[in-house]
Amino acid sequence: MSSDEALSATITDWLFINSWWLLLPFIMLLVVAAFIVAFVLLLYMISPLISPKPLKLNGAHVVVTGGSSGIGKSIAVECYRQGAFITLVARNEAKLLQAKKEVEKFAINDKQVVLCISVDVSSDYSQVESVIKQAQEKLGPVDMLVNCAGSSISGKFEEVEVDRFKKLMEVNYLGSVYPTRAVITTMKERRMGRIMFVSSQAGQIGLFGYTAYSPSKFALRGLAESLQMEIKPYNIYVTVAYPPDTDTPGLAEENKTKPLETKLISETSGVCQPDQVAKIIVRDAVQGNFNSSVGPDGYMLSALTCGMSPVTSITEGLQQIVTMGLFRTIALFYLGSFDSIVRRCMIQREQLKAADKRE
Ligand SMILES: NC(=O)C1=CN([C@@H]2O[C@H](COP(=O)(O)OP(=O)(O)OC[C@H]3O[C@@H](n4cnc5c(N)ncnc54)[C@H](OP(=O)(O)O)[C@@H]3O)[C@@H](O)[C@H]2O)C=CC1
Ligand SMILES: CCCCCCCCCCCCCCCC(=O)[C@@H](N)CO
Repeated sequence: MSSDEALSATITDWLFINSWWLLLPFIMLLVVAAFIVAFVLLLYMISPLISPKPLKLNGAHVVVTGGSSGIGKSIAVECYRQGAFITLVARNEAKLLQAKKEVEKFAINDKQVVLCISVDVSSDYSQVESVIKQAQEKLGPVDMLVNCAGSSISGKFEEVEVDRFKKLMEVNYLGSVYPTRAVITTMKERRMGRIMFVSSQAGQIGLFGYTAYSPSKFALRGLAESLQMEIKPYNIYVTVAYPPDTDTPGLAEENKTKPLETKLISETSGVCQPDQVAKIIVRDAVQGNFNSSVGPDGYMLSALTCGMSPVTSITEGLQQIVTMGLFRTIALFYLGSFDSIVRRCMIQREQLKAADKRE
């Protein structure tokens, strides 16, 4: 007896049947079942990848907090150029009026309006709610909310005033929660809308000098992921933007107290212009992309830190799968160079101190 015959005999004995081909229907059933399971799995994998329908900015009402300066102002201009109605939100009225004039230069039709609202987005929810209501009465329901009001401070952990930790959390985190809370109910009723959070590359990695700032930007990611899961079935899409250093009045202010280490490390990803950053952010928000990054470093950081964040296109998902290991390898070199910057700065400071003492 050949070994094939022996095997067939064993199987037939074992199953109490006298011929193996009697098993064929079962094998076919198994194959069909496997196909069905694979198909369902594929559907599950693909379902979060279905891209949302782009938002039409022409005629839409866009609210931009922090719209009187820097990145926020450039975002307002970018939306206005595409035909949107704009509400600028910030505290300082003079700066708001100045920004309104600048934005209005980019009108594409004579119906467009720029509204200014002076409020502190971080202090009192009922105040924020009431100004958003006023804006909706004047310009209609909000189609897109851009949470860009924020501020930053850099300095060594023990040198940052304790109050600042709370202040930054209030402005950067609660200052994004409040306006979002004020628009979300209407968006859910209308089953449409976009919410954008302007985080930072320092909201993807913690860096020397950003112990007060980074956590307030990391917090936005947690908020965005949770919120996106809640509101996706209502056709509302969340975007988190992670810009690098951008040439704005805010950055100039921050640079006044920036430790050398922070400066040297941040130089890795260079300085961008606010218009360039705004174009990318607005494009991603219109498309409903969850993640918005600027430049090659920004791209690598986003792929590397995607974690369990939502995916908005098949290519994005595939790119993350393929590149993650490579980017982690590159990241190890960056981390090594950051460590060496910090060590060299420390040694230099100690030498200077020792020299001072000798004199
Ligand atoms: N510039 C950069 O390098 C980067 C910036 N970012 C982030 O982008 C956002 C904008 O930054 P940037 O353009 O540099 O900042 P700017 O300082 O130039 O502008 C900040 C804007 O926010 C407003 N604002 C600040 N605090 C409040 C508040 N409590 N209530 C209402 N409005 C407020 C300001 O107006 P007013 O003071 O009148 O209220 C101003 O309009 C920030 O969240 C920042 O963290 C992220 C990465 C890089
Ligand atoms: C594969 C791995 C790639 C790693 C690249 C790392 C690059 C690190 C650069 C971080 C720059 C932080 C800018 C913060 C800007 C900011 O938010 C403030 N300026 C606000 O005023």
